Amino acid sequence: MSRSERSADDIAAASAISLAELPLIDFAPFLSGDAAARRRVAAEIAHACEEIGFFYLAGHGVPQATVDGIFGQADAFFSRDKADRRTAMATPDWYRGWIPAPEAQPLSRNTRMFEQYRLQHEWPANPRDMQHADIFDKPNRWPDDMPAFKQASEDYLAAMLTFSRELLRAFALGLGVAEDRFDDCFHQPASQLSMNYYPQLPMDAHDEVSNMVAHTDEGPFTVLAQQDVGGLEVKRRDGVWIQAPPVRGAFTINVGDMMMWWSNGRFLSNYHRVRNRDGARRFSVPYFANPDREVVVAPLPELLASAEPKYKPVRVADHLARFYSTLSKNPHDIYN
Ligand SMILES: O=C(O)CCC(=O)C(=O)O
Ligand SMILES: [Fe+2]
Repeated sequence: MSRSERSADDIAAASAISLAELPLIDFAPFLSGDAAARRRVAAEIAHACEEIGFFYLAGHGVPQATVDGIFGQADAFFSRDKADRRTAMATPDWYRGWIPAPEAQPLSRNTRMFEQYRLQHEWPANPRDMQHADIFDKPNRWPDDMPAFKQASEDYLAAMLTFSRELLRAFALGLGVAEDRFDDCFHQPASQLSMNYYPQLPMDAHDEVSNMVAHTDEGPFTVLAQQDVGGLEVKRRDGVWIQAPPVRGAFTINVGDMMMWWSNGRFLSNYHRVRNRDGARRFSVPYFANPDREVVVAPLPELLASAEPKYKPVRVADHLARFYSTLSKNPHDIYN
């Protein structure tokens, strides 16, 4: 799994952002424009996916109130006493809810200094994949006495479902395949939502210490909402780390492993990490878009006219189950 692959230059300091490197793209013309406008936006997205695998997206149509709503609830949940957070703790056989950080750990390049609250879409049981029912068919877990938390999470999940299906069409157009090429892969997507909470790194922590170590994401793409505290860093192709701070009103979007496989390597699933040195608590909300769990992801045949496939076919359920079983056996080591 790519989360465990690290190289020595992961610890180099990150330099400041340049929008030329992480472009800010306006999605509004894709949502409401004609075919030419849609192609133009898709081409901008494809360019960013080839160069660095990350971009900012404004004009995405998700109301700011929906984003603010989930951040408000994340703040409320992670501000609760540990005993209250613990009532919603994820367990290996029901892997939804709160995932704590390790209690005590030395500050090193393997430090994991963040907490999560993990949720999924709730779909009817999938008869084509009973094998993984435990992982995918359980309901979400909710904290006691926080009805607004459930409401804000469900609103956000619904908004992400609609938005991610649109974005998928832009990826398809950008790849030069039919715009609806992926539609059939996202009927009951095995996507995951996480609320992440990152305490500040101690001021005296060595440069090599991060909250979340360098990794790539497993699915096709991730839609990340950042609030106002930065800390996300992205690795450029030349190995230099650059900062990807929050841009108000825009999502930070990145290509994950499965989109890299579909595109036969044209789109880059890139390394990123989190280091919160901003002097404040940090919250982020990544939505990991995943296909239906019985989908087999392989380089698209349309893209192989004159190229050999660089990746083997992988079944979504098997790939995610491998990842989640590592998580649930060893929840403290998620990103190590
Ligand atoms: O919090 C962030 O900025 C990034 C989170 C992330 O990379 C992840 O959860 O996989
Ligand atoms: Fe990530």
